[in-house]
Amino acid sequence: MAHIFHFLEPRGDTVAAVYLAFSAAFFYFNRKQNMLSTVLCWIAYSLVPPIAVVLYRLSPFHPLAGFPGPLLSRMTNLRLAYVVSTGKRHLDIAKLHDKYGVIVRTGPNTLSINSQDAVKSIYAGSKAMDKSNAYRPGRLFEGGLFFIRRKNLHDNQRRIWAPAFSQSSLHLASNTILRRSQQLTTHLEKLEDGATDMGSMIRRWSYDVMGDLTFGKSSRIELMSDGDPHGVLASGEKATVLFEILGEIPLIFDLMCYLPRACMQEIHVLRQLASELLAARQVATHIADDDICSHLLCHTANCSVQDLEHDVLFAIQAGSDTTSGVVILLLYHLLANREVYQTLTAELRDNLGSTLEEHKLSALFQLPYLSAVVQEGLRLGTPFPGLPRVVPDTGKIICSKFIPGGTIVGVPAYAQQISPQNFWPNPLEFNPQRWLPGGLGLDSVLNKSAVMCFSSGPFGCLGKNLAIRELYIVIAQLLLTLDIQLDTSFDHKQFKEGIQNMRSTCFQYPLLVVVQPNHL
Ligand code: HEM
Repeated sequence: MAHIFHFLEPRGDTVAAVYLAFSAAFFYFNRKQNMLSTVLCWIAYSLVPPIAVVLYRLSPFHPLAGFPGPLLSRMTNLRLAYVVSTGKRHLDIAKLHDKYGVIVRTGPNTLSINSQDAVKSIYAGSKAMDKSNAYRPGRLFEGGLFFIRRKNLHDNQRRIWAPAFSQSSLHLASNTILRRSQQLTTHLEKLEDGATDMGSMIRRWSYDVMGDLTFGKSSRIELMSDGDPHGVLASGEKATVLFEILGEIPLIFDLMCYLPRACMQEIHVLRQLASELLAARQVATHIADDDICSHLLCHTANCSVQDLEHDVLFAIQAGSDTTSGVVILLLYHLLANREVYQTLTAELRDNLGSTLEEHKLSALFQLPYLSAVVQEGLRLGTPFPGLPRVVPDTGKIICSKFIPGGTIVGVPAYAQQISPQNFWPNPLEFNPQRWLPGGLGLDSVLNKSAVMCFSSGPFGCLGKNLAIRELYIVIAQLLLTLDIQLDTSFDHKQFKEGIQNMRSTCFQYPLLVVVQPNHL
């Protein structure tokens, strides 16, 4: 039945309308009966379809009956939606694999496949599978690159985006990132003595960077200097979290747009900002600028206004949120591992002197220890689950098992990134040395392709090279300019326990640091 549902793609509002019509008709035709028995009958009839669905999902007739997984996951997607809402899905999935093996049924129609062999079949090349319903953002948004689920349609929109990440665009973007990173350190230097939440500063920095890269000179995003009076950061985070949780229960997602606007006010802030900035960018005359909008606006004939609005919203949110999450975790690891911090600072100083400038960027991108630090930061700093894709109608053999058409499958990125089979020894430990020649000794294991944080193939991250440059530049600028220490009150356990991932990495406990100018 789950497979029939996949093909019919029922919408939550349609299902709700049918249910309401049935209920109204039921009460109308039974209006002369005893009220209590009518209500009891109505409840009984209403329960028949969900009970039948659950029994089918648990039965040996379900196409995924042969795959192991928790009972609740086999019955309903609500378990997965709940786990997502805790922000600990990456840990939950890793534990399920430890218990059940390589393939686990994580939802009635969903399999998590913890194997590198599955990556090629699911994500890579021209045969990459389409995105699942988890990318259907209810009735709230339609259009835009990220939300297009069918590969052939998605390819067209991706062609429009791609030039924004060419070598020449990356070169100009690097200068913008440097300028914003210098603003960040100037801002931090001016702070009064005492502990500050570095995480919040990094979030603002990354939004300002993406504002510039998306809208060029017409960007009004200035969170580092103006603060965030309209709550753009919170809005972006809420929208992302909502998308991630409700993506597991798309029928309920469809109903969100019927809530009064006031209930959703907060998540509309970013949307409103994106459409205002797009309008401003459209009338601006610097179309020759090399910002993301300049590329998207060249194709307005092939793109609807909605596509454009969602594309720019996605650019500022996805471009800033992911990068800042990685930078915050990477900084934490550096501050918690003073030896690594000092080795990196020494490499930067020996090769670049005491300041970072535009003409030094190409040398910066060649530094081996910095590269190892960034790779290790990406490995441990992206606690992503598997990105869900749909097996084509004919089904597919993956890891020697036949997976029926319509099944939702994904390879859990974080489980791969901390697997002892891919990274050994101490896969949970932050140790950049593992990426350098000689690694961590003779029997050490380094499976570079197991770092899946940017995904790959036709839906993979377009901003990968840009994001890596951001990491190089901001880390170098921070370490060269400032001496940063964790505050004495900082609690490592609470920080680690407070890390949540719901596509956006959220931090429930602040990265409290003390910052001083670096006088070395
Ligand atoms: C460390 C930072 C980043 C990480 C870890 C990251 C990761 C990812 C991942 C995993 C995807 C695939 C999502 C999915 O299929 O559900 C993705 C898609 C995407 N990312 Fe990134 N990203 C980062 C930074 C950026 C930046 C700075 C940009 C710049 C705008 C960007 C632009 C995009 C775009 C446009 C897509 C959609 C590609 C498509 O659907 O064809 N990303 N990213």
